[in-house]
Amino acid sequence: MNIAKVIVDVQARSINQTFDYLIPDRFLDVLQNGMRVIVPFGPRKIMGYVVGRVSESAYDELKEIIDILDLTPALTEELLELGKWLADETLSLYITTYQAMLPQVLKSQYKKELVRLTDAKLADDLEVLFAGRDYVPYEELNNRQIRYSHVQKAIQVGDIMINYLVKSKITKKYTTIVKPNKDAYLLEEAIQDLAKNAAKQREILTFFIENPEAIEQTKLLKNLQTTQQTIKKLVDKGLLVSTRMEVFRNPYDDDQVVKTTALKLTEQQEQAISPIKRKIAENQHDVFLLHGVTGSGKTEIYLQAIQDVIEKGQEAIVLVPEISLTPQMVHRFKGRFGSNVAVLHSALSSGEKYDEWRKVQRKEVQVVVGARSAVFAPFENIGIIIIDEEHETSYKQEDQPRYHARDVAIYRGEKHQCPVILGSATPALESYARAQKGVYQLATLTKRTNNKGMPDVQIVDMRKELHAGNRTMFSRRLKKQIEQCIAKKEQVVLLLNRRGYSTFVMCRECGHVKECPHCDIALTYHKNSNQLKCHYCSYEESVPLHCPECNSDLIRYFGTGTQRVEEALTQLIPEARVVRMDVDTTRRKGAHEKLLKQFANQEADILLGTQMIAKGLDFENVTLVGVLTADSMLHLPDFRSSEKTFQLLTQVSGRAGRHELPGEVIVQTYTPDHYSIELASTYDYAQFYRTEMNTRKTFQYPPYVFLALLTVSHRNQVKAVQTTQKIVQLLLNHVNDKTVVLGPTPSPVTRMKDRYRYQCMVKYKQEPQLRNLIRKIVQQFDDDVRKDDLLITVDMQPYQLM
Ligand SMILES: Nc1ncnc2c1ncn2[C@@H]1O[C@H](COP(=O)(O)OP(=O)(O)OP(=O)(O)O)[C@@H](O)[C@H]1O
Ligand SMILES: [Zn+2]
Ligand SMILES: [Zn+2]
Repeated sequence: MNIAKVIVDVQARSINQTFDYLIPDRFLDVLQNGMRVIVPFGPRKIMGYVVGRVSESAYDELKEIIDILDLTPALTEELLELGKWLADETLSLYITTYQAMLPQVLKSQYKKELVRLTDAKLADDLEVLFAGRDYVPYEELNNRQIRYSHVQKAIQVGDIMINYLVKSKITKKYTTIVKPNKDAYLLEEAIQDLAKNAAKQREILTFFIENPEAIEQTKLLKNLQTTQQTIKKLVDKGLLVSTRMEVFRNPYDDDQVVKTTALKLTEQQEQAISPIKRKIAENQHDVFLLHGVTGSGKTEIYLQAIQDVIEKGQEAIVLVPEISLTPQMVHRFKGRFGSNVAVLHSALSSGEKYDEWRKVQRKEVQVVVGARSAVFAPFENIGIIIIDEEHETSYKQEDQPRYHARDVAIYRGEKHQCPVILGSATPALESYARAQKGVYQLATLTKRTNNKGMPDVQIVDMRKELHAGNRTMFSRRLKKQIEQCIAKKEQVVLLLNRRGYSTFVMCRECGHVKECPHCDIALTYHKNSNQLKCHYCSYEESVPLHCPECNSDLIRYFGTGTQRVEEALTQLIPEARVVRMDVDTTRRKGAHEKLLKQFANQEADILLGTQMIAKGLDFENVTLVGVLTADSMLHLPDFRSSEKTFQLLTQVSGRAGRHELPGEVIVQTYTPDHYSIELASTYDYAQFYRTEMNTRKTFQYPPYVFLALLTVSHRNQVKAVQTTQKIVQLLLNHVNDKTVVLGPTPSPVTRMKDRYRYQCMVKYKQEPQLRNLIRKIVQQFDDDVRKDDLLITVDMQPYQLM
């Protein structure tokens, strides 16, 4: 027998097993591991991934595979194995990790469909609908306005409504290409043989003797002013071939990219790159932590290391945080490697993303630059993996599977025996600690490539501004510097640190804050729609005219959105031309690029934005960086808040004075004495590391311990607390006595979407069995999960404690 082992698309907690399916004869030669298939599952048809083939099964009456969805396996053998490892690491399902590795369009999408029961007696209108068919799409039923009761009575909708996979929504485009079918000398001979009046044919052949490469038929027709018939004549004679080829959408305007060549490295760069080059040459795995101040030329090191990899015929994966995946960053890679680069990030349409992914799958490129999930790029001969800004928390996925791209990169680096580079001006504490221990190799760049010092940082105490009667959000110093800067025709970057900040509505009379009725969180004011919205459950209501508590009409908006800053800024300095970059202004496709171009062309004086402007940008004319609210993150319930503040301030300071002109940074804060702000102003990473490590040690946080966070949620508060309590107890029964189990504690957002949320935190140093233990414990609540809508999520090494 020919049997395929299939991981099916069923999201049940306890199902991580494979299912056996018969391979019909017609698929015997084509079916390969890693292909997506459609299989029957109970009454439904669902998608699955083939993970193996066997000749015997423990089950009889196996069902057959219905269809194959891929010509080339969507997942390589390596990725199939990686998915299993990742599922074990993150306590998720194989199916979840497999789906996470693929572009959206390849994930299963189901459509409802009705199946005719063999012995069902159908109502007349249904009979018509089913005429000659075994199943019909559910929409057709709706279109015909057939009464639901009919459907139910006749064919028992509840039992037989199935989910059917829409093969895929990819709209592939094809083009016809033409190329010579014979060597040049044979074409010349053929020209001799042509009839005298076949001038066009002669011209085409001559063209191909000079340009033997394939060309799109449309281009050929246009260039040579010829007709399809003429080409066809040559094809019929066997002189040319004409084939169809998949065309890829190209989201980047390659003509815009300026070609660059390798720069002569500085001495520090040389020292940093040479051990990496050695590992590449010797096909050896190692992890390098490249700690280089902003503007020290880390990217140039990546580019030259990749050059080596390409020359060896191998492939490179480069991860950059989503928000720094700016056109500028992309251009740097395209500028060096041209069309040998695929780019994967969320701003692309799903079709574009698929095309870029296909280039990787078909090995048409050797370099992929992308956000987190690009770490799963289906290359098979990887020579280097690079993670830029490795400290960025966006490398951790906050949804199942809750993985960190760094861990996956290192896992793949070991498999492929290639180096992994983690680059940052402010490495994550975890990474730096590993480098200190010798687990990672540390390479340091202390100098900027322009040989200038780091820009000078001034801290402004906003409490003093208030005392001096300045009630605006701009300190006098910042205002003066901006004005001077503009007068000198230089440019300014202004950061509004918005995380933990939002614009909420408060009654000035009684202090009442409008909260979401379903979540424990203040509603956020959206100016454009004049609505209040909840960011957790998307609940919406219009802004009240009167306070619901005291009926006063003194409703006021608090918090500082970029829009308000922009208004205040143009009031304060009317001559300033401002470009605002935030989620609102960059939502539309290409908007990001347009705004940055505007700024680069010096059509604006000030670039005002949120976190998204802090990284990766490199503008010659920027000499002043202002941070409006340095401390807004410090008060979040997050043990990493100091680290994040330090990182952000360092990153944004690095935007100034990167070229000839010297830079200056002004940091406004209400807590000028906080070590994360003070030490960022002197660029003292080493001191910050020591101070922060002490804090982490005292309070027992990573990297001194590992964390596991279990969150239980239920509509009934008592049930949520009790379940958490049970979990805590079960954990305590089995962990060793050095391990700490905390809880039940209410989650920082205790109620979300009408569900109460409680958590249990495990702090441990050595618990080799912890994952198994947690899996078993969670399984004990399977019944409640299935029948009582209980939800338990597990996050190993959490970054968000919400
Ligand atoms: N060896 C070199 N010689 C001359 N210029 C260089 C050299 N290496 C890099 N540069 C230039 O120095 C500038 C800063 O380099 P790069 O952007 O690579 O630094 P980085 O460390 O990646 O910075 P950041 O972390 O701030 O993004 C760039 O304009 C780059 O072209
Ligand atoms: Zn809500
Ligand atoms: Zn009130």
